Amino acid sequence: MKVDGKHFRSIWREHDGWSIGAIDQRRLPHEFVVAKLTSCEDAAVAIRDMLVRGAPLIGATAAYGMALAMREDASDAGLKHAYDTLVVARPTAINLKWALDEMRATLTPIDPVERAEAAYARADGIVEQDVEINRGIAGNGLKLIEAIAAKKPGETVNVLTHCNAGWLATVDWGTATAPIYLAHERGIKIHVWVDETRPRNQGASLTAWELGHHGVPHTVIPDNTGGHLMQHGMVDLAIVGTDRVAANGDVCNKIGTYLKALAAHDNNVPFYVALPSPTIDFAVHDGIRDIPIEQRSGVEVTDMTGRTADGRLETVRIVPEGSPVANYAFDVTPARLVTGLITERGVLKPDRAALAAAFPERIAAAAG
Ligand SMILES: CSC[C@@H](O)[C@@H](O)C(=O)COP(=O)(O)O
Repeated sequence: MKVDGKHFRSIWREHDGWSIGAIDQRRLPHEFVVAKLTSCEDAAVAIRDMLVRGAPLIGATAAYGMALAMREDASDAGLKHAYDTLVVARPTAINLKWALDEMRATLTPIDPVERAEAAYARADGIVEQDVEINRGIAGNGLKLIEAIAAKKPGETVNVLTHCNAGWLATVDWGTATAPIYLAHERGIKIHVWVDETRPRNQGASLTAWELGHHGVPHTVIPDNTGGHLMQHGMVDLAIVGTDRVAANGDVCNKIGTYLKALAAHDNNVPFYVALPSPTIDFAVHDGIRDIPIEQRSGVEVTDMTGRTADGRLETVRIVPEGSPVANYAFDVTPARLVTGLITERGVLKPDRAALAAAFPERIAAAAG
């Protein structure tokens, strides 16, 4: 997508052909800074410290992390070490393990002297596949937006989204934002309610930044506002991303998604989840019981960083010293609250049968 007229993806191979460039998302929206990753350890730290974040981008970064590792040590032990280092970088987004499994399956059978080149080729493939998948999601989600637009000619379609499932969270286009960008490009009048998404504020700092740079009308709202808007007919549909979808259609996404789904259900607002197929975990049969929920540092809750009027970045504490805090980073929305899953192969019912019918090759791989 474009930033100040220049085309950017969230991650790329640098001109030297081997090091990896990525946008440092911790600095947005205040500064646009590009980071260079030159080792497997750099990639692991970038994922762990959320320089990169968002399920598909975490997977893409891990894939390049494996490629960087193969330059250093392409032995079987080096391969295992790289896998083990990267797979624990963050616990909830299954795209991380998916990408690493893909890389390992490609690299294990080949001679170590060929592994570095093969690793870059496979990582490039994962990156390009993500962009293709998101184009598919864009087209399938567009039909939903068009159907709503057709029912209210001349009026604006209002979409609510949570967290950042935009191009910054993927390689390009985004998942939840892909249909929104396409609708905007096609001239459909669209407006996005952007949940701020405490505690890290990925909505306020990243989604708003993206939509603003792309010229998509949007309004940032405190996380507690969505229910009120839905009661007053101000939301036509919700589209969110996800970090892992269980085989039964349960959806794990940024903390607060579940509450939005409940409010949407109570107000008959369609609640869609946009996902690339690597986000489906066919090995997990009950999302609420079995998806591991990351717990992050309490500092994200107690402290807030922003730019002062005179341009300085300042961090302030907003919680009394000594008050305990809890910081669950994700929650699980039960499938019964999800209207549909927008995938690259169509909009699916959130259940085992529909997922299995659409992605039979993934079922076969999960079985063994
Ligand atoms: C297309 S990204 C989908 C999800 O990864 C996104 O909605 C989300 O919850 C991101 O969480 P984050 O903790 O910022 O990595």
